[in-house]
Amino acid sequence: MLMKILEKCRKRSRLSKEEIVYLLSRTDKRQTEQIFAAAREARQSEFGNKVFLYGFVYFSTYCKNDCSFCYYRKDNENPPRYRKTLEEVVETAKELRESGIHLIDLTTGDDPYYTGHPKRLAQIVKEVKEATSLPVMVSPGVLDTEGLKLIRDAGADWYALYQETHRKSLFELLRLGQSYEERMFIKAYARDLGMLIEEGLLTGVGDTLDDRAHSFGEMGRLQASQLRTMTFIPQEGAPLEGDENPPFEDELMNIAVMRLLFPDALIPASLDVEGLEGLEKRLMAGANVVTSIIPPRKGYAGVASCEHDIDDGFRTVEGIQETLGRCRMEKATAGEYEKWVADRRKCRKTWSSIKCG
Ligand SMILES: C[S@@+](CC[C@H](N)C(=O)[O-])C[C@H]1O[C@@H](n2cnc3c(N)ncnc32)[C@H](O)[C@@H]1O
Ligand SMILES: C[C@H](CCN)[C@@H](N)C(=O)O
Ligand code: SF4
Repeated sequence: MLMKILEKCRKRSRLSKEEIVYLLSRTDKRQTEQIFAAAREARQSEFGNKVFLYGFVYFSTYCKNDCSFCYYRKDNENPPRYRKTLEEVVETAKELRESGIHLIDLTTGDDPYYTGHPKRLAQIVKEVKEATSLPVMVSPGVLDTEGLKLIRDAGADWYALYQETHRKSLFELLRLGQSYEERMFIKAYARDLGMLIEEGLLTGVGDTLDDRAHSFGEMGRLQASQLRTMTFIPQEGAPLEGDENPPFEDELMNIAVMRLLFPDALIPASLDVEGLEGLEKRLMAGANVVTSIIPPRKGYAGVASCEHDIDDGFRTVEGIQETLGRCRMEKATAGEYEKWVADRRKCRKTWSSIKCG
């Protein structure tokens, strides 16, 4: 059965949800390796051995929400709360550009200082864009339609807003008090404004195989251009604090199956889950973007891993080179990434590959 499904993937034929669930449910090492190898082959056919690198600038850690999985939830007194100045953000973006990254990811908590005053956010986007001439992703939480227009006109190429799950009952246990529909609407609105969308799934939070397969269908229907998945990391001071770390295997399988379903998508290997140690297995599962590259000793935090590997400089372009080499991958040129973004923004083609779910 597995070889039949992988052959269908090779031919870019449609998979049924049952076939997707079958892939996700494989645990036998030989079978999972066959799935990962097929995912690498699909990636190779679209991107060769090139990988894209994203600098991560978490410039405000204030948040008005109380997501049950998040360290930065408003009721948690543990996290460092800071707002970096415009000058600090621009300086950091320039330093990241010098280090060789392809995109600047400007992220905040859902901070009313910005979401309630989107001109402030647009100013940061504009100045980072002018200072670096790089593509910019913005992950500020939910913006209103006027706020989205402002950041798009200021030069934002991407809007990242993760649903975590497309099972509404689970969403309500994760994003407490937040609207499932609003979060989905505003992503589609940003897409129709001409921005690229990153959608994201949390795994290890009670999501079933069927939930994950259902989400892949929703991601395709949303026409998200970057599809991410991260394993839930229990946080000090947040619900589920005492939980064991869920296994990372589900995240790896999500990466591989998303690659098979969407060979031409950008799929992150986030340094934010396990730090540098987790990079190789995520690339070997079919990821092609290394995200959460953070300049050391500047007081910037990660999200799922607030400090891990940051001040040691392991989450830098230089720090990941040896791992890229082991995976026989290499950094794309700036032009290759910019061309990919421009082509996708222009055509925003619905997925050339398998329709699923
Ligand atoms: C992009 S960051 C902050 C942006 C913005 N505040 C928001 O919530 O959209 C938020 C994302 O990080 C991920 N995340 C947060 N806490 C996490 C944790 N403990 N483990 C794994 N992923 C986590 C979730 O996918 C969440 O959507
Ligand atoms: C979750 C963050 C991204 C937000 N757009 C970042 N820590 C990452 O893993 O790439
Ligand atoms: S995930 Fe975002 S919105 Fe939710 S608590 Fe964390 S920072 Fe706030």
